[in-house]
Amino acid sequence: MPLTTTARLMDGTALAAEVLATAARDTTALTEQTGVAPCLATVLVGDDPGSATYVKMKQNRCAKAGIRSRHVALPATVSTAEVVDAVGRLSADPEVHGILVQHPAPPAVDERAVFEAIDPRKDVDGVTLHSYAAMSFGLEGFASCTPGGIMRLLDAYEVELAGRQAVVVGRSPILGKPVGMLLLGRDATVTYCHSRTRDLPEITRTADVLVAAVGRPELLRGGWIKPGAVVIDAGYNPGNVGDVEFDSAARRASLITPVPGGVGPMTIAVLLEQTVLAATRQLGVALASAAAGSQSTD
Ligand SMILES: Nc1nc2c(c(=O)[nH]1)N[C@@H](CN(C=O)c1ccc(C(=O)N[C@@H](CCC(=O)O)C(=O)O)cc1)CN2
Repeated sequence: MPLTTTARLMDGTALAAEVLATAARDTTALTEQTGVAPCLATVLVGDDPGSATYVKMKQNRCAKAGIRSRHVALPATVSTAEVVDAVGRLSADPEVHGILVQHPAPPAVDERAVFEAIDPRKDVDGVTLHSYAAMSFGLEGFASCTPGGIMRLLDAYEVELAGRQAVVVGRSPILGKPVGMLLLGRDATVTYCHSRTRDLPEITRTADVLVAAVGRPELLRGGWIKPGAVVIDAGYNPGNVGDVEFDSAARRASLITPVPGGVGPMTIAVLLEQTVLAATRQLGVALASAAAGSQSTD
């Protein structure tokens, strides 16, 4: 039977291409003005193939935009102190403008301690406590990339947020928690759901804007979605499967992000955009572009 999809797709691939094109133009302008190209340092601890793929994708995107990258690979057996030391050296290196530590670190490594070794001015991935606090208070800083990308998608599709019910399923430090804070900053009424939430479907059915950020393949079914809701699937499970059962959800939603091609590409686009912005600030120049002036997290 043919699928009847009623929801409009939110095209993250197309929006990311626009953001990346601006980042590339800004990189050219910055490099011409200062003689220095922005540089993103990537840190990968351990040998998780998925993480290695994401880091490679980030490096490839950097190369296409004219952003230099520096890579630090550390074995899974490394101690927290050694990773903190490596990140600390990148923080102190004036040639590095942005630092990305790929999540998750192996269980024996204290990821929070590692994140906190990132100089907040170089925290283009928005993972430090400083960035989280600044974002929560609507102050200048870098948003966590996936939440930042989600907000850009919502704005591009002119989704009204003020006064709407937003439900975030998931409370991870780099995805669920910060996206809820960004939605709150835009005057949505935010409910967080998590593994101890009772009657999850009853709560998700109240959502005008539903963000699935739980990391469980197709957990959220069509019947859990309020007719006409905006559904953001931030799941990145193996095999490119999201957290939302797409076909049934698309029959109820008004707008929905696909997986792949929705939130994922925006994560990397925001990372590059923030890297260029970090370099611009550190090099003490002003760029006229939209990206350089559009980093308000309020
Ligand atoms: N330090 C961080 N670690 C992690 C983050 C992050 O933002 N910072 N996010 C995720 C994984 N991630 C980036 O690291 C990521 C996931 C998915 C995609 C993406 O573009 N996916 C594509 C499909 C990919 C493919 O074709 O294979 C899509 O959805 O269209 C980008 C980045 C965890 N770790």
